[in-house]
This record gives sequence, C-alpha cells and structure tokens, in this order.
Amino acid sequence: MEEATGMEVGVSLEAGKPAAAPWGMLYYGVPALLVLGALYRAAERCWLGPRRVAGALQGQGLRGTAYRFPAGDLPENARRSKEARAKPMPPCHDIVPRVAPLLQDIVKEYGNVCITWFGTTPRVVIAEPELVKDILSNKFGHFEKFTLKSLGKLIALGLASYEGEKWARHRRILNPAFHLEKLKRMLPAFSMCCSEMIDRWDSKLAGSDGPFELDIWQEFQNLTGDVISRTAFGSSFMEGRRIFQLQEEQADRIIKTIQYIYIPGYLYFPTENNRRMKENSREIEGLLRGIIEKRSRAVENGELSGDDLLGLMLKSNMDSGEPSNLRMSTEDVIEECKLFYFAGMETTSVLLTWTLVVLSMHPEWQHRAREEVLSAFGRDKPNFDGLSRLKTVTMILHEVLRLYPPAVTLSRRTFKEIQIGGITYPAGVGLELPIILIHHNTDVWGKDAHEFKPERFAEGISKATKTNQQAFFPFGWGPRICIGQNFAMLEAKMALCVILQNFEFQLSPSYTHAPYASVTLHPQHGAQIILTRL
Ligand code: HEM
Repeated sequence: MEEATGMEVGVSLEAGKPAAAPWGMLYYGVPALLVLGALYRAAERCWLGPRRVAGALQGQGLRGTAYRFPAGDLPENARRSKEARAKPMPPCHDIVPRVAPLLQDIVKEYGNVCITWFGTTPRVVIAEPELVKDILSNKFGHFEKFTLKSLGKLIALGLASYEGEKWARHRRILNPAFHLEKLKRMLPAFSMCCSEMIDRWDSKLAGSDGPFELDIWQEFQNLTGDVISRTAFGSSFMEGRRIFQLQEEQADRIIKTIQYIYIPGYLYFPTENNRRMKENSREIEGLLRGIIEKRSRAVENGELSGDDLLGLMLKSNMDSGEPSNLRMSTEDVIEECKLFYFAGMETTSVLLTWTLVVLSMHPEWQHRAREEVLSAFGRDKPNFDGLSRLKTVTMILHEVLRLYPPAVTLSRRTFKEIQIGGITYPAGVGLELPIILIHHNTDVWGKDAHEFKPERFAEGISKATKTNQQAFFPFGWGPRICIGQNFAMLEAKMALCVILQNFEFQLSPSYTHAPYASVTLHPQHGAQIILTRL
C-alpha cells in the first residue's frame, strides 16, 4: 500500500484538478506545526521553564539538587522514605531522619533556603522560621496555596484550596461556626463520643480489672470520626459516618496515586484504583447532597438549623448579606463538608495518638497531667471553663504538636514576583515550608530540641524558643491559619481528660516506634498501649 501524498488529497479536494504545491505544504505543514507546537510546550513545561526559574534562583546564590528529568527528586524521595520506613527507630523523639530523610539531608547540605524538584517544578525549601512566618502572613497577597486541583476534587476542595475573593467569602461564612461560643455548644457531643469510647474500652475488660492492650491509633480514628460526624451533621450522624468511611478509603487510594501524579493524565488511566476513586467520589457527593438539600429546606423555612457545623454554615450562608449568586451553592457546601473530614478528623487523631505514646514514654508527665485533671474535675465530666484553664495539659499538647506536627510540611507558590530573604522569586515558584524541620531545629529550640520538655511552653508559645522567635506552626500561621484549631484543642483536651480520669497507660512490648509521613504523621505499625483501669 502506497503512502498517501498531499497531491492525492489535493486531487480529491479540487475535483480532478492537478494539485498545487501549497496544498501539499498545508497537508504536511499544519500537522507538523501542531506537533512542533506541542513539543515546544512540553519542553517549555518540563525543561526550559523549570531550568529558567532554577537558573534565576541559582544566579542569586541559591543552591540545591540538580534537576533529573522527568520526576525531579520524587523518585529519590520515595526511595529514601521507603528505606527509612523499613527500619524502626529507637524510642526517642528525634524523628526527622525517619520522617523526612531526603529533606533533612538537602537542608543540611545546601542550607535553610535551597532548591529541590517536585517533578518538573522547582521547589524552594524554606526552613527559616522568620521567612516562613512572612510567607504565611501573605501581607501583600504574593503567595497562593500549592494544590493539585485534579486530586483535590477527588478528596475535597473547599476553604483550604480556594484563593482570593472566593476564599475570603467562604472564610467569612465559615468563621462563625468555629467561634468559641459555638464550640461550647458542641462540648456535649465531644463528651458523648468520649464516654462511648470509654464504654467500649470497659467492655474489653470483660469484668476483670486487669490491664488490656489496645491499638489506640485505630481507637482515636474512630473517636475523631465520631466527633466530626456528630458535630458536622448532628442528627444525620449515621449518614455522616458512612460518608466519612468512604472518605477514609478515598484517602488511602489517593496516597497510592500521588507518586505517579507527575505523569500527565495519570488520573484518567483506566486503573482499578482510579475507577474506585471516581465511584467513591460520586457516592460521597450523592449522600452529602441528600443531607444538605434536606437541611437547606429546613433553614429556608425558618426551622431550627441546629448547633452542628452544617447547620451553622447554612445559617451563616443565609445571613451573610451576600446576593444569592455570591452565597455558597450546594456544590460549595458539599466540598466544605468533605473538607471537615480530611482537615479535622485525621489531624486530631494523630495528635491524640502521639500524646498517649509520649505520655507512656514519660510517666512523670502522665502523672502530673492526671493530678491536674483530677483536681480540676474529680470524676465529673470536664466542662468548657475548666478545660480552658488546664495548664499542664495544654503545655503537653503543645510539646507533642511541636515534636510530632500532624501536618509535616506546608506549601505555597509565588503568585507575583517577590523578594524573600534577599532573593527575588519570579511568579510560579513552589515553596515548601518544612514545619517538622523548624520544630526540631536546635538553633531555635536549643540543644534539647528533640527532647520532650513541656515546661518550655510554661510561659506561653512566644517564650518557648531559645531565641524568643515565633517558630511553632502546627496550625499554620496568618490569614489561613487552621480554622479548626480551637475545635481540635478542645476535642483533644476533652479526650485526654476523660482517659486520664479513667485509665493509666504504658507502651505495650509489641509497640514499635515508627512515625512516618503519610498525608499526616502516622504511626506506621499502630500504637499498642496497655491500659489499666483506675
Ligand atoms: C490537631 C489538629 C489539626 C491540625 C494540626 C491542623 C493543621 C492545619 C494547618 C497546618 C492548616 C494550614 C494549612 C496551610 O496553611 O496550608 C490548617 C488549615 C485548615 N484546617 Fe486544620 N488542623 C487541625 C484540625 C482541624 C479541624 C478539627 C478542622 C475542622 C473541623 C480543621 C479545618 C481546617 C480548615 C478548613 C483549614 C483551611 C483554612 C483556610 O485555608 O482558610 N482543622 N489546619
């Protein structure tokens, strides 16, 4: 079979006339130009653009890793993390070499501000607390969040991923739901979930008083899942639970995907994992739509909206004074509800898990915390004012958040050209803010930075560092600081108080200390604790 030529096409188009040379040029020329254009765009995206940006930064003295086509440092990071995960670590709090081995080495070699490669994109690591604070403060709107929108849609968009006016509007609407006054009204829900957890633990005793072993990582995921289902959806608690179970599966599937995300269109590949993620996403959205539409009708009819996050959000949306086209739509509310789970459930269970592990390693602090709790509440249910006054418990939680920050790193991107620490960054540069490295920096926290010393927080957060500088960012900083931080601290205090009132705990011989960074800072092999009834 002969190859088609431009002439033949010319003949067919021109009804028998001999084809002229321009038709042949058109036939070959247009596709060739299209292919060249696509190749140029790909080269610009994967090679020329990144090299230009990196060159501009290196020209100002920034050092870092060399670009390796096409995935940058991602494969090396995956390899180093896998290697670190293969070995447990001694039961101490110097966890950075295990949790972020490559990041630690890069910063050691190239300094606190240095270049790494996230796939084809240069990313500057900024491990200087003052610079991190400036970036997160975002005074002049020079930074935006670095989110992968395609993945975001499968997990949750919502407040955490928006920018500009949309973010400001959603933050205004959501803020009232997290006011202390509203949280106070959620306390009975926190308390009920904690009591149910204690009842579950008691049922494991099966009539004996003897010690028993539990994986508290699982227990706290159940607890915080219950708390967020109850506080987000109130009476629709059981449907909420189903939604959050699906969300949990979704999170596991996303983690499997993330290492391939630099491959263009990877999410559209017909893999089993991709198919299940899309199915889950549809089911979650369908269930949420049902709950939201029912509740929206009730709010519009002036019925009680309820004290749960959904009701408060719908009420605040209706009272916002915004014209109806600027209020949150059902789609918007769906994304915010999905986000509550991701932002609020896992982070708090991580905090509680490491708190029990650390208090098992440091029984003297467990004892001090119990004394404080018993003198504040005896065996009664903890109340809002009492919880707000706890000093030792707060110091302990802060020290755990410092050593084991649930969100290990934060990221941003320059939106406009900007100077940071004497370096001019063009627009579009990714920034990685390694909270865990800053929290473990001996120059900032002193030689004992890797030790558990809650007393460093005795005079408050601002006096906790050696240098008196702000270097404690477990909830972020600036306008995008965690909207749920008071919610999380209240929930963690309530759970810890109830546990201290009822049980003494220590590490099980089967426990292996193995923190690792998944979406948040997980215990790789669970957290087996032995509990003894008091
Ligand atoms: C110990 C528990 C928690 C930790 C450590 C934590 C940590 C964080 C951090 C570091 C950020 C800032 C992210 C950034 O700047 O890129 C953030 C934002 C956020 N958190 Fe939390 N969080 C916790 C609990 C919660 C809870 C309980 C909720 C809700 C029920 C929540 C909802 C959010 C939301 C909606 C945002 C986005 C705020 C915005 O962009 O305006 N978080 N969280």
